[in-house]
Amino acid sequence: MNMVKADLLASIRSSPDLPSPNEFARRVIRLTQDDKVSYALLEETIRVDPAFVARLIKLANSAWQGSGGRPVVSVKGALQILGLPAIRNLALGFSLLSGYRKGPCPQFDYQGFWSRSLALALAFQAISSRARAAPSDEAFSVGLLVNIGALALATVFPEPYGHILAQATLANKGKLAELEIARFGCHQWELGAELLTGWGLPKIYVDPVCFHQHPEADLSPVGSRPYVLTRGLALAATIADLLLDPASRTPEKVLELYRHGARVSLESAELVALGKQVATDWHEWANSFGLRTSTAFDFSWVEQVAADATLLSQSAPEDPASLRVLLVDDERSSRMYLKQVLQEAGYKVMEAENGRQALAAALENPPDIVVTDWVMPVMDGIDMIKQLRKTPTGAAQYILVITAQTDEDHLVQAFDAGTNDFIPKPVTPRVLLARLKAGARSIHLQRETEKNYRELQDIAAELSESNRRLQEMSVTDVLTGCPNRRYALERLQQEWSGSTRRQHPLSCLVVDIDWFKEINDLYGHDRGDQVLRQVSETLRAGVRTQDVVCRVGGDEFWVICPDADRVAAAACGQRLCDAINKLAIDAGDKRCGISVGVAQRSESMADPQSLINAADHNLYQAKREGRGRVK
Ligand SMILES: Nc1nc2c(ncn2[C@@H]2O[C@H](COP(=O)(O)OP(=O)(O)OP(=O)(O)O)[C@@H](O)[C@H]2O)c(=O)[nH]1
Repeated sequence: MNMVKADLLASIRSSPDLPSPNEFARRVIRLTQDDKVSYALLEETIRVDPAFVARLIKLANSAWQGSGGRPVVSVKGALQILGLPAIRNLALGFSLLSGYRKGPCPQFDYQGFWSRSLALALAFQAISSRARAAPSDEAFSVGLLVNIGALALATVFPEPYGHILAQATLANKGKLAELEIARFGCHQWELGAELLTGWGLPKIYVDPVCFHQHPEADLSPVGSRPYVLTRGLALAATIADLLLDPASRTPEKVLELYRHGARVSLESAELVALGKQVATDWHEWANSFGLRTSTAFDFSWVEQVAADATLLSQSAPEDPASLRVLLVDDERSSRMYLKQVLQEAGYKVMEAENGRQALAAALENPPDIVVTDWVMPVMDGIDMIKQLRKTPTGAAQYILVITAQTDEDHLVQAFDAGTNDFIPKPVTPRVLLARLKAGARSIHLQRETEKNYRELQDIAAELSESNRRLQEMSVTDVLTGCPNRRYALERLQQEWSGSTRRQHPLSCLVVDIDWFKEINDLYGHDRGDQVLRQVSETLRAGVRTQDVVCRVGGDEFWVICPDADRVAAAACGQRLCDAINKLAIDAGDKRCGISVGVAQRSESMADPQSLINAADHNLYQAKREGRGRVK
C-alpha cells in the first residue's frame, strides 16, 4: 500500500469544503443510535427540516417499504414503518447528498458520484446482511463513503484532479488509480481509508475501503469477517458498475461478479435476486433524493451471459503478436517469402527445412500454429503431422498443410493425419493470412475456454469451502459456539442408533438455568448473554470428552452422554451444578444456578424424543423442588 502523504492529508483535513454530515444529520444520527430514544423526541427533531420530513413520508409510502396500502401522513407513522436504522441512513445520505450536489471541479460528475455511492451503499447493505458480516446501517454508511477520497480530491484540488479525470474515465479505474498515485502519491481509496480513520470508522470497515479494488492484496483468512467485508464491498462495487454504466456490461464483468459472489457464498440465483432488489431500492432512494439514475437494468441478463459460456470465450480479439508460427518448407525462397508475409502481419516465425527438423523444433519450443509443406525430403509433412499429434503439446497445436493436390483423396488423407486446415498452392498472402486468422481465433477460443474452466474450478472450490462454513454455521449456536438444537437432534438420533446396535447405555441431561429471566430483567440482555456464554463454557469444561453439550434454545442445554447409565449421568449433572454454583452468578437477591433432569434410555422408550421427554419431566421436578438440583 502507498502511504498517504502527511501534507496531502493535512490540506484535505483542514479544508472547510471537506464533505461531512451537517448538524441536523449529526443530531438525527446521534438520536437514532440510542435504542431507547423516544419517538416523540425524534419526531420533534425531524420536524425542524420540512424537506427531510417530505422525503421520509414519501419513502414510508413507497411500495418498497410495503406500508400495506394505507397512506402514511405523519412523521410518527413514517418512523414506525421505517425503523431507526433506515432513518439514520436517510439522515446521513440526505445531508451528504443534498450538501455536495455541485462542486468546483467541472470534470467531476457530482450527481453521478452520489448516484453510484447510493447504489454501492444499498448493495453493500444487502450483501453484508446476507453474509451476516455487518449491521445493515453500518454497511450502508461504509458503502456510501467508500469513494469519498475521490470527492475529497475533486473538492480540495479541483484543477489537478480535473486534469487527471480528463485523462482517464471513471470506467477505467486502473488507469485513474495510476494517475492519482503519480500526482498525489496515493490512490483515492487509500486516501478515503485515511479520511474515514480520522472520522472514527473502525479498522474492520476502513480496510475493505482501502482494498476492495484489489481484494487479493487483503490477506485476511478465507471466510473471516474482514475477508468477507472486503470481498463484499468489491461485489457491491461490481453491482454498482453494472447498474450505472452500460459499458461495463460485458462477459468479463459477469465473471468478476461471480468471482466476488463466490467469495461471500452467493450463488448465481442469489446474486441475481440480490442485484434485482438493489436495483429496485436504488431507484426508490435515488428518486427520494432527487438523483438521476440510468435506465432500468435487468439483472436476469447476468444469468443469460453466464449460461452462454461461449460468450465468455469470445471476449478478446486474436492478437497475432502473441502467436508463434512454425514454418516448414524445404524450398528456401518460398520459406523466405511466407516468413516475410507472416512477420509483416505480426506473427513470430520459427523455421524448419523438413519434417524431422520441424518435429525437433516443435518439441523443444512448441509453436501455436504449424504451417507445413506436404512434399519434403527426409520426412514429409503428413508423417510429421502424425508424429506431432501423438505428443501432448502437438495435440493442441493448430496445423495447416500447404498442398498442390486439393482433390478429395488428398484432402481426406491430410485431415486423417490430423491437420486442421489446408492452403492450396500457389499460396497467396491473402488466403494464408485469412486461414491463419481462423486458426488464431480457434486457439484463442480454446485458451479462453481453458481459462474459464480453471476459473470455474476455482469458483467451485471456493463455493464448496463456503458451503462447508455455512453448514458449520447452521449447526452452531452463534452466541455460545455450542452445537445448536438441529445438531443436538441429529446427534441424539445417531447415538440412539449406536446404543441400540452395541447394546450400550445412553443418557441425557436437560439443563435449565435458574432465575435467568431475573438477570435479563435486572441487569440487561448483554449481561444475560454473558451469563449464557459463561454457563456454556463451564458445562463444556465439566463433561467427559465423549459427552456433547448443546444449546437447544433460550437458557436450556442438553448434555448427550453416550455409554453412561443413569447413575453416571446424574453424577455428571451434580458436578455441573457444583461448577456453576462456584461461578457465584448473582440474580438479584437470588443465586443463579442450574436445574438438571436426567434420563437413561430404556426398553420402553420408542425414540430419542421419549428420552428427552423423560429428562424434561425430571427437570420439571427439580424446578418444583426448589431449583439448583439434579433429578
Ligand atoms: N440474554 C438473553 N436472554 C435470552 C436469550 N434467549 C432467551 N432469553 C431469555 O431467557 C429467559 C428464559 O426464561 P425462563 O427460563 O422462563 O426464565 P428463568 O428465570 O430461568 O425461570 P426458571 O427456569 O423457572 O428459573 C426469557 O426471559 C428469554 O427472554 C438470549 O439469547 N439471551
